[in-house]
Amino acid sequence: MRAAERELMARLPEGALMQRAAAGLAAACAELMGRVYGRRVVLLVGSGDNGGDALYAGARLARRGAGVTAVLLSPERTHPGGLAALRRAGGRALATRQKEDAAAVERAIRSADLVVDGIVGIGGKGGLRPDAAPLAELAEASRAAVVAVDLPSGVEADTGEVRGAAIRADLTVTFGTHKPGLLIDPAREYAGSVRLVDIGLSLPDEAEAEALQHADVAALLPVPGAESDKYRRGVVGIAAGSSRYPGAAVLAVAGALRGGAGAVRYVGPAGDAVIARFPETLVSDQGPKRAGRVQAWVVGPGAGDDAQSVAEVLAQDVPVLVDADGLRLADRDLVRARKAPTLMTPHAGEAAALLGVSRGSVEAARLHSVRELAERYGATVLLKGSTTLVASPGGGPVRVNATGTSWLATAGSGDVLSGLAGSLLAAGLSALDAGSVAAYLHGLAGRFAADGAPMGAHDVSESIRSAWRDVMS
Ligand SMILES: NC(=O)C1=CN([C@@H]2O[C@H](COP(=O)(O)OP(=O)(O)OC[C@H]3O[C@@H](n4cnc5c(N)ncnc54)[C@H](OP(=O)(O)O)[C@@H]3O)[C@@H](O)[C@H]2O)[C@@H](O)CC1
Ligand SMILES: Nc1ncnc2c1ncn2[C@@H]1O[C@H](COP(=O)(O)OP(=O)(O)O)[C@@H](O)[C@H]1O
Ligand SMILES: [K+]
Repeated sequence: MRAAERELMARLPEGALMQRAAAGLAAACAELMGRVYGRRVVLLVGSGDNGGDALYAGARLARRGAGVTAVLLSPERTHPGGLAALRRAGGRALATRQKEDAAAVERAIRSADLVVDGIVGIGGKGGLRPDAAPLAELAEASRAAVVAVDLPSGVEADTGEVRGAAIRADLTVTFGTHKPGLLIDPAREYAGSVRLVDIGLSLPDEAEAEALQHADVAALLPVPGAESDKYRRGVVGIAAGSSRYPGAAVLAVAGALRGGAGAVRYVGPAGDAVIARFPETLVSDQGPKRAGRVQAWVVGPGAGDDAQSVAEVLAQDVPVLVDADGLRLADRDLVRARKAPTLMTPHAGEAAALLGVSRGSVEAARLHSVRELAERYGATVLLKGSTTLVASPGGGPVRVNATGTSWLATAGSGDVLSGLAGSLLAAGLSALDAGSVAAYLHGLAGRFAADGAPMGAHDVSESIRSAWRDVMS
């Protein structure tokens, strides 16, 4: 953002970029309020350009008849042009540090229709400072809608971490491009819905993070052609389930059958349960080594302590997805030494165990954790949870999945995901694409299956086909 802004600012008249930002911000505020005339708007204004954006947008709203009050965190360092514009438009300013203004600030926020958070944007570090934190509390307690400028103040733009107090917004109006903090939890939850305003920046080719959209996924989904047969479409091997957890095998196969491979081969002790539900599965109990040819393996869901199957699968020179119990049983040096791609799919608890840290610290720093795991194992890692991330070893953009729903937090839905992703691997997608496309379809299938009511993991598997059609339509 900084580099792209510098490049564009050098070519534009002074202040032009901020005017574009402010115009987009004011339009979004007006749309949210329905009408502007007579509305009470409070601007929370920090000492940087983020506050400048808020002031210029406030001036635009004041000119259309809104009553606009700016709350200045540091009056002597407020953006001078922005403040002058607001005053010219008839807005007024209060200062948080002035004792005589304190009651007026509280009153203004409590009775506002709209609070605009211009405390801090991409220039912020750490949670809100002690002078700013009480404003976040007041805004949250007020019945006003809260619009964050560029980012909810107090969240980390680059990582999605939240290290202290932060603004909770209903809408975030962001400029130029999405920042990782708007896509990755926990910060994402503070942003509300996000609207992107184009201010004409040319962005670098490679992003820190990318979120696939329908068209991207449609271009990656494997579709059989006239020359296809079941072997050319890919055979996926599923080494999962145990006498204790036969259901994990059934669910992984359920996901795999809807993932685009031409055949699903099941290896393990739950063959009878699998065949009873899915007669099209090729079943064997001879172990992965003697299973016959497959183009990709899934190992681990419900596998208990079957370390031998994990080792046999990892020894094969085809793409391998390691999930659940398999993650605990996989030898790190063996994974690192593999030449074919490895895709690991831990949830936060499993990732924490592999990294030797607490679950909470993985959830607080998802981006860091997924990159760290990918580095340590030399593998592609898909970190599941409220925000699913997929990172490649050796860096590059991290894929962020935006389709999920918390209804997916149901036992066995991870097994469906691993089967689905394994099937896409067998069909020839790279580990990064297979993981992120599977997460995308799985999230969408979860939404379709739940449709606002609780569901089981098998419901998710049955909705994968609707998700696929939705992406292709
Ligand atoms: N450049 C452009 O052309 C365009 C830029 N645009 C806009 O500018 C924004 C970036 O502006 P920026 O660089 O001025 O930084 P900004 O986010 O306002 O923060 C700096 C201030 O925050 C303070 N502060 C820091 N941490 C804090 C905390 N935890 N809690 C409280 N305060 C904290 C820090 O204080 P200091 O450390 O100096 O005491 C400093 O005063 C960007 O997000 C976008 O909105 C758009 O208009 C498009 C065109
Ligand atoms: N709060 C949430 N929001 C969105 N998706 C979630 C949430 N919690 C879990 N999920 C998704 O649900 C699935 C659960 O997988 P997992 O934890 O492996 O469960 P299981 O081992 O029971 O199959 C993952 O795809 C994960 O991303
Ligand atoms: K902000």
